[in-house]
Order: sequence, then C-alpha cells, then structure tokens
Amino acid sequence: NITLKYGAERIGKRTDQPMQDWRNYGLGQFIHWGVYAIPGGHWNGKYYAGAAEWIRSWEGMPNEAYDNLYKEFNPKNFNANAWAKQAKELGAKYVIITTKHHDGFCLWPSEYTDYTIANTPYKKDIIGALVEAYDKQGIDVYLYFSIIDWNHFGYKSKLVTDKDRTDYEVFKEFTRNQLIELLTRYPETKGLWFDGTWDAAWKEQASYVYDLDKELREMIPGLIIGSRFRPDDYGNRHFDANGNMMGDYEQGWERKMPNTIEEVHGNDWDCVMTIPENQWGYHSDWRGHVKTSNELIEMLVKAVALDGNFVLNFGPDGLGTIRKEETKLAKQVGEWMKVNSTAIYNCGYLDWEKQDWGYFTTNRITQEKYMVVFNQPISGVYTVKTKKGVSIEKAYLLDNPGLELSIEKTYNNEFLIQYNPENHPEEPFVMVIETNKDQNNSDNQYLQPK
Ligand SMILES: C[C@@H]1N[C@@H](C(=O)NCc2ccccc2)[C@H](O)[C@@H]1O
Repeated sequence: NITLKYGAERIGKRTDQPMQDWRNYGLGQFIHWGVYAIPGGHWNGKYYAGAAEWIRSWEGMPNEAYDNLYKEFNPKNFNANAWAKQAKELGAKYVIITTKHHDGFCLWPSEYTDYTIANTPYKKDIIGALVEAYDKQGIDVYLYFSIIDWNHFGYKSKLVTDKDRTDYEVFKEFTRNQLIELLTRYPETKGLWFDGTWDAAWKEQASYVYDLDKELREMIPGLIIGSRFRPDDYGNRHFDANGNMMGDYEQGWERKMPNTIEEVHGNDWDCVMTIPENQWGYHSDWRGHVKTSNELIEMLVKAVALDGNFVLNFGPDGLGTIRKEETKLAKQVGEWMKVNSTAIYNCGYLDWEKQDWGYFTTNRITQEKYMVVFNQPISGVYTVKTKKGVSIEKAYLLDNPGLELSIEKTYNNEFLIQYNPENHPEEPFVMVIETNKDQNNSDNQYLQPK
C-alpha cells in the first residue's frame, strides 16, 4: 500500500440514503445543450465528422466565428416543462444537464464571466428553468460541469511556463467560484458530473481538487460526485495509486459498458450513452449506426444487471427542440418501462450464472427476482442455475401473472422453465421467479415463525 494524502476517501460503496437513492435510479437522462447546437456539426457548408459539441476544435470552424455564435443564441422553441415531461415519460429517475461544456459557454447567468446566456438574445437562465421543471416532475437533478474551458485565458492543458502557472491559478479560483455559484443558485442539485479532467495541468492539482471536493460536499450534504473529478498525489483519476476508486461511483463507462461483474470491482457506476455512435451535442446529420429502442433497452437492462445506472443522452437543436428521432426513442423506451420497470427500479445484480436468453435482475429491497429476456430459445426452454439450496417454485410473466409457467428441476439443481409465447413478443419481456428462500412467496408466509 502506498501512502497517499489525496487518494480514495473511502473503500467500498457509500451507504447513506442519497447514495442508495442514486443506486436505485436505474435509468437517467443526459442533456447536452449549448452554443454548439447552432452550427449542428456544419460550418461554411462543410460537414464536421467529429462530435458536434467539439466543433470549435475543428480547423473548419474559425475560433473567432464560434466565439461569436452566442450572440445568435435565441432558442425560441425551448420549453423546459416539455423536456421534463418527456423525461418523465421515458422513465428517467434523474437528469444530468450540461451547465458549461468544454467551450466555456454558461447556460446560467454566471457572474464570473461574460460568456453566458445572460449576454445572448435569449437572456434567461436555462439551468434555473430546467432545474425547476425537472424538480416538478420528481426527477432528481445533477449538473454536468466541464473543467476544460476553452474560453478562459487561464485554462491550460499543461503547465510549461511560469506564466502558465500564474494564469492557471486564476483559472482554478474561477472554477471554484463557478462551482460554488452553481450550488448556491441551485441547492436542489443532488450531484455534480465532472468532465474534461484528463489534462496534465489538472492532474497536478491533487490538493486543490481535494479541498474543493470537500468544500462542495459541505455545501450540500449527501452531494454525489463521481470518479472523474479528483486526481490523486500521482495524477491518477478514477482509481488511485493503490487501485481504490476515488469519488462515489465509477464514471469511466462513456459509450461503453462492462460485460462482467468482475469489471465493476464492487463499485457503483454509470454508463453514459449516445443514441448515434458519437454525438452528444446536436448534429443535424447523424451518420453511422443510430441505436434502436431494443438496443437501448438491452443496454439499460445490462447496466442494471451489473449494478450500474444507464444514462441516455439527448441533444436538443439550436432552437431548443428535442429532435424527432430522440422523441420517438424516448416514447418507445418509455412504453417498455411502463410495463417492465419493476425489473429496473431499485434493482441490481443477482449472482446467478448469466444465461444466453438474457439478464437476471433482483430488487434490492424485496429480493424479488426477474429474468429479462432478449433471446428467446427456439426450444422454449429457459435454463436457470441457482445457488446451492435455492430452488425455483414459481415462474410467471410480469405482464401476465396469472399464466404460471412450468418448471422442471434437473438432477444437478438446474431449473428449466418452459415458455413458447404464442404471440412471439417482438420486444424484450420479463419473467418473475419465486424461490424457496423468498419472503414474498405465498407458501412461506405460513411457514415463517410468527
Ligand atoms: C460526456 C462526454 N464527454 C465529452 C468528451 O470529450 N469525451 C471524450 C473523452 C471520453 C473519455 C476520455 C477522454 C475523452 C463529450 O463531449 C461528452 O460531453
């Protein structure tokens, strides 16, 4: 073990209520919105092949042109309540909203820079409107904040000269001021989702970030911050020099997912996912693969089955409209959630052997167990290998509890559930299974001591 002053503050999961609530969300919504939505991945009639929110870094976009775009930002179709209502129908339990992306443009009227919504034709506080709207829908609000800030003179990716260092000190105080300002203006905030912390300059700031982390957490008790914020004494992020995770959950799964529980290392984690291959901000010409609702549902279920949360990204356009492809997917996923969210909310990993037909999830409160089916076996036989001494006593469809499914027990304690759906559901479905160990099993209620 290496002695660290700024390493992991805790070993193992946080057990307080705000973190348990976070752990039980299952599904979240990411919103990437800002000035980059105006060009939408094009400039001067040319197509930008990168991620739309990075267009300022493209040689086809002169910095001076980009840095004046905010003077046109006037999203006349923006309706915070409509966005929050759509998120509710999607079934999202929390939302992560970009307050400031790498370009440094602030969607709130920050007093620490002029590069904010207050100095656009729109003028009004976008973050305030969204926090209020999502709160009204009962959706917890988390704020995305980019440490990278291409607009601030003091931001540096690496510190070479003395001037870099003195400028960077100004940038560090600016960053601290903006974060305190955000938590002061929006005390409903449940957590901060930091991004853009991979620079060498930031990785040298272990003690400053440690102190800032502590200061922010003291402002809002229970505040949740992931592993993409603090560097340890040696500049490691996510995991310190002893391999212990820093922060409250692992934030490394961006557009990718773990495949096994071993890769999760017993930590909480989120997967943040784009609908196209790699576009977070609005791009008017999505190229490559656009995920279907069934692909997104399988990612969501896989995340929950491996004890994580799945956060689906939406990139509204320059006028504040959520594009039709995203609206359609939100509706499709939401319809599936209306029927099947019992296997998602408050659910997590069940340590039974993964089977080809799909994923197990279990409710952390009731211990109820679910089989979420994506691959119907031609045989109609669903194999379940339980733990020693655990037998399956009942199996039925979540959306048709009256239809009990037949169960065969093999000699080596495997259970074969038979189900040949007449209607071959064209979408994933859920089976509920009851075991001899379940409190909620009707027979057991009489067997348990009074
Ligand atoms: C959540 C996304 N993160 C931003 C990004 O720059 N990702 C690229 C990246 C992803 C992982 C490690 C380093 C860099 C994207 O612009 C989105 O905001």
